Amino acid sequence: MNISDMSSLANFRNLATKIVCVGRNYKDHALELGNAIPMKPMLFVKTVNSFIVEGEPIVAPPGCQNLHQEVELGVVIGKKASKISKSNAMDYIGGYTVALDMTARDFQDEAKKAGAPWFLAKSFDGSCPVGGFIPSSDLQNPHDVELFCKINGKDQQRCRTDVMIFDIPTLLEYTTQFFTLEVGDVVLTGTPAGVTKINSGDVIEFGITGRIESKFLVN
Ligand SMILES: CC(=O)CC(=O)C(=O)O
Ligand SMILES: [Mg+2]
Repeated sequence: MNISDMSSLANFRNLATKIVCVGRNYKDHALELGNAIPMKPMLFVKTVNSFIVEGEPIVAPPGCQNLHQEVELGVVIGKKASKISKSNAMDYIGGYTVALDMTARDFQDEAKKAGAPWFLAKSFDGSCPVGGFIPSSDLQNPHDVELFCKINGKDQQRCRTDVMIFDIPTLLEYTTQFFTLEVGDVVLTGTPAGVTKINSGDVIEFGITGRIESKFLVN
């Protein structure tokens, strides 16, 4: 299977080997949680079991009391990428999506205090609800779109992607110096401000304004 089979989200999910996430890539979000602005991209990873699609519920991990949503632009890799450079990084992109980096904020706070990894806070099963797919040929400039996230019909996050701290070529160059990105892998590019506590029964709608939108229910 290759990138041309990705028009269906089910195929796209089957292709992914990992979801690479960038943290603190929007200044306003770093500040809202009292975090420092990073000098270089900050990376973590979600397993493929975190990937869910519309129709599957969002479920908090056991013991979590403070589940947050983080809407993020996702870059879907279309060509195996290892040690690539900024100058041609965009050639490795098959398309774009929008996803929620669901975060057990209480688990993350505990891990931060202990200097421990964020894995449980970020990569529990179903922690990455993924929306539609836009082929790269249909989106000329991913740095010029608006992300949105509504909770129970009310705007919670809304931000243009041109204010990312590290742009997409920089993120792909940096990431692939350390590990290979495979076809179908998703790179989530960080969330803007507006993360908040999600409750059972909430309806979360998110997407790229005028392009893709999806709806997930919280169990
Ligand atoms: C504090 C975080 O959880 C970082 C993160 O995921 C982000 O998108 O920023
Ligand atoms: Mg995030």
